[in-house]
Amino acid sequence: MNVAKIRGFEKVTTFEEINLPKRATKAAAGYDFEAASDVIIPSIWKSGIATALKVALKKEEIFLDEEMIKQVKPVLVPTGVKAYMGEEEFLQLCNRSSNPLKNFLLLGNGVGVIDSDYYNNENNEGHIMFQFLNFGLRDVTIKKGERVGQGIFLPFLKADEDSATTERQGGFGSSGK
Ligand SMILES: O=c1ccn([C@H]2C[C@H](O)[C@@H](COP(=O)(O)OP(=O)(O)OP(=O)(O)O)O2)c(=O)[nH]1
Ligand SMILES: [Mg+2]
Repeated sequence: MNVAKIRGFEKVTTFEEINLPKRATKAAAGYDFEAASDVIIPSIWKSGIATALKVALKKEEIFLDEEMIKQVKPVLVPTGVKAYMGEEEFLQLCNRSSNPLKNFLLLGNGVGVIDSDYYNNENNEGHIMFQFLNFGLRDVTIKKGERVGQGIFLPFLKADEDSATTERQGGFGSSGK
């Protein structure tokens, strides 16, 4: 008998051998996501910005080129997972509590918001990724299969005056500037 699918996780078709997120304990709010591949998160202090700041502190002239500035962008860690949910629900991506303490890893956007219309979007199938900044002094390597973060299904409320009717056209940043 087909049970109606209300919310859950599926593997993104272009990935193999992905463990779908699961809760670590019966009372856990978050579904733990694993990295779908090995990813190196470079230390932000190795970036051109840090060099520029060091030089600037010596009161020498420094020109911040685009390459230097780009190096401080968060690194996307793929999960190979997509999530489906109700139209008035979202999946909130949160860091693992141990990441800042043990790995110096912060989510670049603080908290990720996975909208229900991200699922199976034509741009990336709704592939969920965690964006990490490494504020430690050494690069951090996340290994495939390592738990990187968690997702919590939540309802969201709408305001009385709400005229949002635009259909999503893609993934990250697709809602424009
Ligand atoms: O940490 C994140 C944040 C978002 N997303 C995915 C799910 C989300 O539905 C989609 C779009 O994210 P967001 O809504 O933040 O982007 P946007 O609204 O299209 O752009 P912006 O928020 O920058 O206006 O990207 C992730 O996979 N990881
Ligand atoms: Mg958005």
